[in-house]
Amino acid sequence: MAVYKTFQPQDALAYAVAHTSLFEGLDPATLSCSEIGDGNLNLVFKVSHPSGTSAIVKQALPYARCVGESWPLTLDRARIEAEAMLIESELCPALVPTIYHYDAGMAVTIMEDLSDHVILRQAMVAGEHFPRLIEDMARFLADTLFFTSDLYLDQQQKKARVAQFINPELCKITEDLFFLDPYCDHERNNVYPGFETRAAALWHNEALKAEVAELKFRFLTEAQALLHGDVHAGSIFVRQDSTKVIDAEFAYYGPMGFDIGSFIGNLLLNFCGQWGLMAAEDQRNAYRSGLLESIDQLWSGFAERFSEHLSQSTRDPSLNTLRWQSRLLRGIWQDTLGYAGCELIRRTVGLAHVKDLDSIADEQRRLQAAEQALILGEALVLQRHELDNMADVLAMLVDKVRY
Ligand SMILES: Nc1ncnc2c1ncn2[C@@H]1O[C@H](COP(=O)(O)OP(=O)(O)O)[C@@H](O)[C@H]1O
Ligand SMILES: CSC[C@H]1O[C@H](OP(=O)(O)O)[C@H](O)[C@@H]1O
Repeated sequence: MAVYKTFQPQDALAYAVAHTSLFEGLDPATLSCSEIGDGNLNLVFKVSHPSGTSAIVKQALPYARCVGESWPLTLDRARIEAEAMLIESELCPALVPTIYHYDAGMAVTIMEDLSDHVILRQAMVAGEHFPRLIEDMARFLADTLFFTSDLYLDQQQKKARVAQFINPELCKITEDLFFLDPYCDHERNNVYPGFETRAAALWHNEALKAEVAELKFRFLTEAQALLHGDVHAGSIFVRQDSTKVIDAEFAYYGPMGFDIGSFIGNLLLNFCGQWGLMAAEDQRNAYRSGLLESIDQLWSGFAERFSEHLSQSTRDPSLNTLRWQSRLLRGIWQDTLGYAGCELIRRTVGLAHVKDLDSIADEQRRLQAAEQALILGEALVLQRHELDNMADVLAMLVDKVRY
């Protein structure tokens, strides 16, 4: 195994030339490389040739990029990310970039360059629509969650997978940022000026904190399936005819509803943000209705496909009972709502914000959009046991949100 060294662009270029056949026959002097990362944790280099041949070299730093060396972080996250993406690409080859090479020692993965796609967050902030996105994400979620669980895997194999994806440091980030910080006066929080009193209300909402404790405990203990672990709008690349899920370094065995809820939470963050992003009211209302339809289709697409897998591919006969399977799906639904609520709350007052809210230029509108995100987040967490179906959720949403 190679000895780790943090790459400069010329190192990433040389590494890509040495470890893939992509640039064979090309004069290395005609290749270029720049660091293009904009995420919170890692370096991302793009190596390219004028002919159009290119690759992405992603390298983990021994610390969190967004904070610096004062926040050390395991390099093992690069192994976890590459191995999780390889499993995802076996299950959903069209929905994950091709991995050309990975090296746990150098904490490097070389993968397909998706520069012909755009990051979903950017596109949604601009109010763009992607016709394939929801069907593709329903498929990605149903297939990765079902086929990595005890419903499908042999019990020895599943336990080996749980061990392979023990990811304590990255899980700790989620445990803190999702379930701890927003509910206390934590120094990591990032609260908009003028929003302090509203944020402080979370710290004293005992009913909410009890429900968040329940969701956190499930995140800590429910090893249901191999989660991607960070399905936010910055982890999805889109094109009109294609969807690709990246950045699986938070992968671990956890509750299925966490991935589904994280994604729905991000659609709802955009829904709230549009209050201040899209000026024309008619256009905004139409776009927001489309987002609600998408959430509806996402859950029904997921539930339909997951149910098909349950009936056709459940291997353990003792798990093959309709009565229990419908209870399982009900539990995933309730978790989905709860984790969607947590995502809305943590992205509004916690450390890691989103452009859907932060980029609203008008301060009053930004605070109003943030308020909507908290109201929806709280309602989803608190009411997740009473909201029986998506019609109930959408009715609650329309009732609570400012149009
Ligand atoms: N396969 C890829 N193709 C093109 N650009 C990529 C690719 N992977 C990452 N990027 C770019 O790098 C950015 C950060 O990548 P990401 O995997 O989210 O890093 P981090 O782990 O630091 O969050 C993305 O927003 C995107 O701009
Ligand atoms: C200090 S990590 C904060 C936040 O960032 C991660 O996302 P990404 O690296 O894709 O930007 C993850 O959502 C973490 O919660």
